[in-house]
Amino acid sequence: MLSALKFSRVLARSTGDTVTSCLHTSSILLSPARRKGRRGSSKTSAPPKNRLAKSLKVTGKAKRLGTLEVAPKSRPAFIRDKVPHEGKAPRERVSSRRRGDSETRRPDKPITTEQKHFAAIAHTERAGRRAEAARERRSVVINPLEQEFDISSRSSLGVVPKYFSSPPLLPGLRQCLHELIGENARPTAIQALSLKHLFKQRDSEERWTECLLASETGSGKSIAYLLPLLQDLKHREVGGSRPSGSSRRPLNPRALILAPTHELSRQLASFAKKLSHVIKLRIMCASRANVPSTAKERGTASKMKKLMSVLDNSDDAEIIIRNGERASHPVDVIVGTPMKLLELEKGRGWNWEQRARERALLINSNSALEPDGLQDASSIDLGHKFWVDEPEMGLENVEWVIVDEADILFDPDFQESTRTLLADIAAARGRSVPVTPLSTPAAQGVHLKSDLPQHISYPFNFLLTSATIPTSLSNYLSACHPTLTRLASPRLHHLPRGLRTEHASWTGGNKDADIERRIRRVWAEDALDHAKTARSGPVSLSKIIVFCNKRRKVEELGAFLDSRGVKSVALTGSAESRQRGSNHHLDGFLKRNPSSVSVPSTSSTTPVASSSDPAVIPHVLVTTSLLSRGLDFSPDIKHVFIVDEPRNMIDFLHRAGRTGRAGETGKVVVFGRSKGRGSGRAVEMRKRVGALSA
Ligand SMILES: Nc1ncnc2c1ncn2[C@@H]1O[C@H](COP(=O)(O)OP(=O)(O)OP(=O)(O)O)[C@@H](O)[C@H]1O
Repeated sequence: MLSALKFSRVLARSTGDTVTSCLHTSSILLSPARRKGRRGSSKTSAPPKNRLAKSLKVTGKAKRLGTLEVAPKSRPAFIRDKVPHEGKAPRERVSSRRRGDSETRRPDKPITTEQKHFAAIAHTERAGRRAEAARERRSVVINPLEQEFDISSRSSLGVVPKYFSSPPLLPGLRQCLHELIGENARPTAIQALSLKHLFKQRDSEERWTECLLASETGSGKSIAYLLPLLQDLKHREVGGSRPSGSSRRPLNPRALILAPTHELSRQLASFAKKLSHVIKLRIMCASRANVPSTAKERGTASKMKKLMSVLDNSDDAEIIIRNGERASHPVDVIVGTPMKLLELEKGRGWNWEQRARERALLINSNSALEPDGLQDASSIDLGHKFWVDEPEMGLENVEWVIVDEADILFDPDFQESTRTLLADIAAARGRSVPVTPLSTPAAQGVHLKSDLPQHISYPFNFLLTSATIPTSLSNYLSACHPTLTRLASPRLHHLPRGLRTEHASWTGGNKDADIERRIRRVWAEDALDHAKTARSGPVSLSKIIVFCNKRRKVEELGAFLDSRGVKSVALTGSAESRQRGSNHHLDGFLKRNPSSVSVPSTSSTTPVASSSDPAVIPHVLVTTSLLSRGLDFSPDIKHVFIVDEPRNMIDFLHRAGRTGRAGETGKVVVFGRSKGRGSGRAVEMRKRVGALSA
């Protein structure tokens, strides 16, 4: 305001006008206290009586250009003689009441009855509006999840088995289970529900099970679906009802497990192997390597062939189909991403030409080569021919399909592949199921009833698992699988009980440095705990997962931490380490089962438990939501940092759920602004997180 006054004065000087035009403004600036004593002083010749007016006093050269007039303070003309402004009582009365000297401070003009009447009406109206707003605020129960989750799916447990012995598990399966989770382990809520509902003997192949298993992160959903699956496969094998489909392809699995990333596929396959090594079922991972399933980097057929043979010979390649070898490979369960499984079924490269055409069409339309957008994808000359490998997997024998992380595999990015694969399995087993493409709203994650295909009935057991049931998934299941059983744990859509949350504020300086400080604080606490418990040996420092939203941020933070002596693994979707198709880059972070813990070795590059120098051995994993799904991290990981606000609370639950698993404790640190711009978002986030912890 002061600058406005100065500006007016400058303007007055330059134009030779008076500065009267700005004086009403100056009157607004003056506080009631300063107005005191000047009431009624309307003489234009009177000297200015306040600092502001003094500063406006015309002196020297300016004096010749204009005069200074200080507006009367007691009666600013623009409000006083009119009907009071909506809801405001006459000013004089309010201010004199505030001063407590209503006797001495009478308004210059008495307030008319009409003014009082309007003021009273306005006051009543305003009070009514305020009360209404307060009522509304009270009635809106903050449910941060209602937009994203279908919370109606939660169900009470009822009477469920308390031990893994009822119904009886195969002795070999029970033995492996004990090896993995201990002899005294009891079923978690979702496992108890699985024991109750999924162990029923199948009387006929026409009655396939359709079920959704939903429970909070780290609550043992893998065991909940693996036990009924493995037990049924073994029973049928022993009972002689193992299917013998007509496929002459090398791989004829009886069950498929679908997962969204190759890291999760590998972990699940490895876990399933450990659970079935006594009952001798053959489990494979289809995640040969994370080579993009696009034609972008592909060249000629020979180049692709070479690439495949390199991958096939890598240590981790679990499906080994060397050049020319097409022998049958006995397998019971194959685990993989829908894209990899489709490649096995249809042949590697089956959709590369189509994708290349779509890409070319997009580029053409962006560069306005075809402004009317009528170009036909099939007419585009791609410049070279595409090569499609022989199909490797037959689907006739598939009796079980598990869709792990179902919410993501039925979301817009994955659903086309997922539904195509499911339809192909159904077709191979003699039932045609249309894969209706979903239109635009579904592509945004909202399935409209009209978009959804009719009731689908697959000719195999169909299990879905998820830690979250978004409304889009719930709508899809209601429309297409109305008879599907939904089993949900009571704590679905909540953070695990052992998980504490903390909100950390940015200092306003370098955010990377803030994160580093926080990491060091965690380690300082570890050292303190170590000292308190008077343990001998080196301090065991916590491992920490840091979630960011963008690839660039991951790389930048990883580089910063490395430069500060905090060795980290920075992992994004396109990271080179992922291309190798193994999980070695995550060794030291992923859960290791007792049998697989490596012996410390000086020559090994693999992190070992005994080493705790964070400048040498990565103790920090920086990544995006890519690794927030399903991976079972080591119980050493007690801290998750959420650096960027997640896309939604579903994302938050999955990120946070990488710690505090299987009843362990853990802490999630959510970074945000506590002051200034952006602090409102942090407050909102805090409320939402609070609701998840309830
Ligand atoms: N009944 C049990 N008792 C003790 N530990 C268990 C039990 N069931 C599973 N676990 C352990 O809990 C951990 C988490 O299991 P799992 O990965 O299956 O969880 P999840 O529910 O699938 O998690 P997410 O939603 O993140 O995928 C595993 O290490 C597993 O060995």
